[in-house]
Amino acid sequence: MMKEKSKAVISISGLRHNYTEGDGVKEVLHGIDLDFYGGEIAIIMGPSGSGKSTLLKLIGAQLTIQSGDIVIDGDHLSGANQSRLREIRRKIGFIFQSHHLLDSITVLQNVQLPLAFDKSQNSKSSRELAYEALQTVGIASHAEKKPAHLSGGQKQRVAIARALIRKPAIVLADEPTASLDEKTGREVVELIKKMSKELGVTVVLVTHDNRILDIADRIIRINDGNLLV
Ligand SMILES: Nc1ncnc2c1ncn2[C@@H]1O[C@H](COP(=O)(O)OP(=O)(O)OP(=O)(O)O)[C@@H](O)[C@H]1O
Repeated sequence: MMKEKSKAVISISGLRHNYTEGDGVKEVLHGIDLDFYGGEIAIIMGPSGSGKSTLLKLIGAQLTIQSGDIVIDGDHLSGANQSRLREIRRKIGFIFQSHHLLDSITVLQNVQLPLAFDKSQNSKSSRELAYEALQTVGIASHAEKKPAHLSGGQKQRVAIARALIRKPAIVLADEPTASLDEKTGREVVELIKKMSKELGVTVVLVTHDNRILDIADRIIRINDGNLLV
């Protein structure tokens, strides 16, 4: 008998996506059906150009759904208006390859950013939360520095702290180890795994990096816009 699965936190059905190129239209996702469950770490692998980033952007409500649907925690992305999409995005933490930290403000302020429009926080409480998040990822001693003065691994830890500050149910990570050496990359994914398991966060991680596959509960392979099963 199949083990009973926990509830799907992300449910993708019949998802297709086209890009317009010159005069033509190119379909890059050809009808994806896929569920992600509470607290799991799923790694999406596939060759360059297979549609991984497009899929992640659609899940993160950063691209408009053209055909099919994605349901995030009960909310349908297809047909959702802008304010609904903003609310859905707030349930999601993002970790990018190039960490997207702002160099003009401190590490602590970068981690505070996702709380900027959160009416339940004031500047003192948001500073405290950001400081706690930096402690959790082990770099609170760098709180007042500018990101440019940190190593690649430390910057990625800041990005993890920032992704988790709103206690999201879902974290989407696009090539989080791409700019890191092997040892630092390993530390970063171990940290992502620890956070996921401690906080029950569903992590969807896109990578080319075979060395980190062991942290996954499930590996999903995509080729030329189709899932391989
Ligand atoms: N904005 C865009 N306009 C036109 N075509 C695009 C656009 N973004 C991506 N594509 C094309 O869609 C396909 C899928 O791209 P995508 O970035 O999703 O792949 P990927 O698997 O993430 O690749 P990589 O591993 O190289 O990042 C590719 O053929 C790419 O050239």
